[in-house]
Amino acid sequence: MQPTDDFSIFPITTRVNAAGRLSIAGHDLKSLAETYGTPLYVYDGATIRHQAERLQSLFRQYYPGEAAVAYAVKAYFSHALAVKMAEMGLGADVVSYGEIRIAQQAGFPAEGIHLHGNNKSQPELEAALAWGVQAIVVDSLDEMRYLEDLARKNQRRARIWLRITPDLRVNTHPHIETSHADSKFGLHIQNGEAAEAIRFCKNSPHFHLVGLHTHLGSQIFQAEPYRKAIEMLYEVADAEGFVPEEISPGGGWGVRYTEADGPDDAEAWVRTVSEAVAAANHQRGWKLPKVILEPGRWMVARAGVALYRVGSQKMTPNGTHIVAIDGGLADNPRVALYGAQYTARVVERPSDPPTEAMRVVGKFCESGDVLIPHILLPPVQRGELLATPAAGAYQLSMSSNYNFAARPAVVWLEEGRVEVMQCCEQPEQPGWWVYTP
Ligand SMILES: Cc1ncc(COP(=O)(O)O)c(C=O)c1O
Ligand SMILES: N[C@@H](CCCC[NH3+])C(=O)O
Repeated sequence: MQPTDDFSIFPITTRVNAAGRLSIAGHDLKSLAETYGTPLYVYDGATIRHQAERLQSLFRQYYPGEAAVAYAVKAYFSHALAVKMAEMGLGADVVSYGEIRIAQQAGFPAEGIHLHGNNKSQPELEAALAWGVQAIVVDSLDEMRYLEDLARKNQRRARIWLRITPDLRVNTHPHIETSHADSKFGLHIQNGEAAEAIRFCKNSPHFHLVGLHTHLGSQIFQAEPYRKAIEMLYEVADAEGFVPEEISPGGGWGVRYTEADGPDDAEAWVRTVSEAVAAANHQRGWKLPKVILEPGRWMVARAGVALYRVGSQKMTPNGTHIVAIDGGLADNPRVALYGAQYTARVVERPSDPPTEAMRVVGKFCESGDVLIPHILLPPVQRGELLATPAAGAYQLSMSSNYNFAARPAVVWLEEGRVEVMQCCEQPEQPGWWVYTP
């Protein structure tokens, strides 16, 4: 039975308040759900700042050179969040025209922006060229030639990194592994593309080849593949006589979704990356490069909590107790996509003993719309609220309006203050939601 007083996967400001209900940053979650409707996503500002400061302080501890953190905005982005992330001194990893525009409008400095993507469009590349971003991250030989042509036509010298695929396996879900030999991402080492790209870019008058990048995958808890990948990047650079000024081993560090998940502190990640880069340069007598990490999930997952209201319940002939909530697949496709595991608490009675086995399902017209296949919770009634922690990454950003569901409202919580980051129009008539993009 899970301990009822363990809130370690919830935001750092989570408490049980005097009324016995869950609160975050001092805000009663039941009151928030009543004010803003459900499903409701809440983000705890203190948790995001804590994550950013943790990475920055680990770099100060372990890396003797310059280092920076760029938030991989695909994890969750909106104008309001972008402004806050820019204010925290973070850079941004963007992958589309929309993300470029939001980052630009929110005030991110161009020097902290990397444009990624395995098939960047002309408008995306030209926007990045015009903005003068830290790096356009070249993903293929084909794109390299296309970008060189665009840079020449636009009379710009593109500052570029090469995304190198080390053909390494990492231990995560196959759908979110990116560095294996069959990956659609990056310039592979094995087939000579990485070396060819370095040779070409070093000599192109339209490129300033600044650095090398790799991204191994997502929800990774082992630091050693990062060391191995960095060594491989240096081997290929060395063989081509290229001394990188910047090195980015991407993002990917994992987070805890349930109490059963191991610790997710980023110390092993930052220490291993720092040691590997320092050692590779020391061995060659090269000057230390700037190191840039690109965490997405790790920055925002723990800060986010999804609140749902319980509706119908039933017992199947197989004896499964089904509890349906008013969200699911449309706001969180991760369970259907990756078999992701979640947990939940009853907002009104988070400390009650979890005595009943149930399956928490969504309200959408798919049998795969299951949020939690098996969980022990206290008995719940129609109208009560479930809070799902670790909901801050890749849920809203991958959400849909399937069945014409509205996107949920999103609020940012500080002690004594609630800021609406995204609002959901109230139903025009019961049972109908209006979709507002
Ligand atoms: C190039 C790149 N950098 C960073 C990230 C962020 O990954 P994560 O959210 O796992 O930190 C991704 C997404 O997987 C990515 O493709
Ligand atoms: N969307 C994935 C992560 C992919 C990261 C982007 N390449 C998830 O929810 O776990």
